Amino acid sequence: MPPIITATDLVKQYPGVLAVDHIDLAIPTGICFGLLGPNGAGKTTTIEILEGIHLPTSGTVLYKGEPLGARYREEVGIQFQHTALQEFLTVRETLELFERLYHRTVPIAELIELCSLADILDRDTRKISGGQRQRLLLALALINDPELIFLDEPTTGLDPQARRNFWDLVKLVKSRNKTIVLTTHYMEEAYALCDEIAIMDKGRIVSQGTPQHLLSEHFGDVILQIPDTDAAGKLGGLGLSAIQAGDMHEIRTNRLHHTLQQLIENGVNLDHLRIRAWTLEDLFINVTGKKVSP
Ligand SMILES: Nc1ncnc2c1ncn2[C@@H]1O[C@H](COP(=O)(O)OP(=O)(O)OP(=O)(O)O)[C@@H](O)[C@H]1O
Repeated sequence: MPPIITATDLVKQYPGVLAVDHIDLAIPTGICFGLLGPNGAGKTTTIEILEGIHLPTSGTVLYKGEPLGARYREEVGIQFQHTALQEFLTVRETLELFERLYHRTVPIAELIELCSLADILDRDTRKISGGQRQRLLLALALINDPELIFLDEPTTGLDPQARRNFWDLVKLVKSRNKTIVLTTHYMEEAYALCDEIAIMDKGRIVSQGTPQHLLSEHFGDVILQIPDTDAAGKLGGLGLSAIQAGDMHEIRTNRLHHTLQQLIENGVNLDHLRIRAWTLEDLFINVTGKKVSP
């Protein structure tokens, strides 16, 4: 698929801060692309340049091969992190207000169904829950039937159930052949939704690819977890790469068969053995040296 949006040699210099440091991106049509990174990495600045809200200091952004212009504004949808909803309006009135901003729109009834808003249509937007608010904000971002949708930390502050419901909604939107660009602090969310991710740190992209590819590229081994009591002092002297993590011993190995044999021969109880897969959170820490912030 050709890229729907490309950024070439993008730079954003603020006084004393190089927020975006010569980055290149080409986001293929129809995928969900995740931009991840620690606080201050430059994600919001990059996204806002791609959205056409800010101009870069240098570099170019092209949408379907053309500079961002009137066509882009008609074809892009943005779910802002902190959209100020007009006070004293109901959910229905808010949808109608946004509908009037575009030439081409999706029938509101379709968005109400897609985003499960039917039960709260007549409610004041100040009196809806966090999950309902995010669904409304997504409906507003979809009102012009955009081809490219930006979601900036769409599930921050939602409880786990509301977050999962929102993921289902994003998958539904994606299945309609839309391209989604997402920022998130939740690695689980990136793994669940993104076909491709880029991890930013200090204004640069430090890792990019499909989650699966990045995990196998960075981690060729697996982690065995054995409860402390089951290992009971038998691991020392085996020459294994073992660390104590809470009440577990974690052993990294790329020779699983051999390591298991070694443990059995040395009388380690494997009844409660678990094999832990590497996660995007491990990758994030590995490439940025920082913990994922909540
Ligand atoms: N308008 C501005 N003026 C000056 N510096 C800015 C401005 N906006 C952002 N910065 C700085 O640019 C750097 C990147 O900020 P940005 O908000 O893009 O990071 P981020 O990755 O989105 O962080 P977070 O996850 O905390 O939202 C930071 O050092 C920030 O302080």
